[in-house]
Amino acid sequence: MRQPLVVGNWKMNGTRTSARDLAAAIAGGLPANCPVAVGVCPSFVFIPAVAEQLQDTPVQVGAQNVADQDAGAFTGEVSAPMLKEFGCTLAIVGHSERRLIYGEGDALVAARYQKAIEHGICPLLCIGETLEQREAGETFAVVDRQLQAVLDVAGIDSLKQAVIAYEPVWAIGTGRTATPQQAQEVHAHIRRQLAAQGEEIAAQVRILYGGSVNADNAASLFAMADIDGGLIGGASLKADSFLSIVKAAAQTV
Ligand SMILES: O=C[C@H](O)COP(=O)(O)O
Repeated sequence: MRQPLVVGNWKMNGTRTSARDLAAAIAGGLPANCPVAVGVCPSFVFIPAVAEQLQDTPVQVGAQNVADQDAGAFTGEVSAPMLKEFGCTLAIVGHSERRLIYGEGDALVAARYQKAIEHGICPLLCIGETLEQREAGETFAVVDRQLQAVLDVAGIDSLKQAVIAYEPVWAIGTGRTATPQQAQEVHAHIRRQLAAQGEEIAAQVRILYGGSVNADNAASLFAMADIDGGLIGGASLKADSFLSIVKAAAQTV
């Protein structure tokens, strides 16, 4: 049984005060004994305030990226040891906005993932195809390549400490969600590919869906056999909608 996980990716939004308030509202609104694991990923600079707010709550704090190095002359980067010092237990790696806007390739994503693993931070590895790639029938080939690039570096066993997030680029921030069937088809494919390398790991790794998940469509997505929760962008910026999504995940348990 895989425990559902719902993570809010706040992207480059908010202020120190609004981030702290949102964290408090989420923690305060979770049902008692919530069966869903919950995390939030604020901007780096808000991590200390959010982590402080979430102390003694079950809500995990994550970063939106992590450096591929531990320390040194790497301007603009934040390392896994630094994140750990501020209580981060999660880090998104390979988000499509990093890949497409900032040119992060598979090798860099794999190195970032590897550093998170080395330091006991759970990487949320994002993979997913663009609209052009989907229309060219390349969806499976793209996610296979993105995933294998990481496994070649970190090994299949690293998935015991990691989470995969399938995020079709065409569904991110567009309001155009993948149908539950479209998402399930890719999630099942990912799990099948992993099973060829390690059946037990494939069965236990969580695969989240991300891309325009909201309070209205979450339940039908989370009802699919291989969707184990969500990585939520826009709808994670309002406590009510994020909590409704967490509730939808709880109903699958
Ligand atoms: O990391 C989250 C994804 O990019 C999804 O964003 P979205 O829910 O705003 O489409």
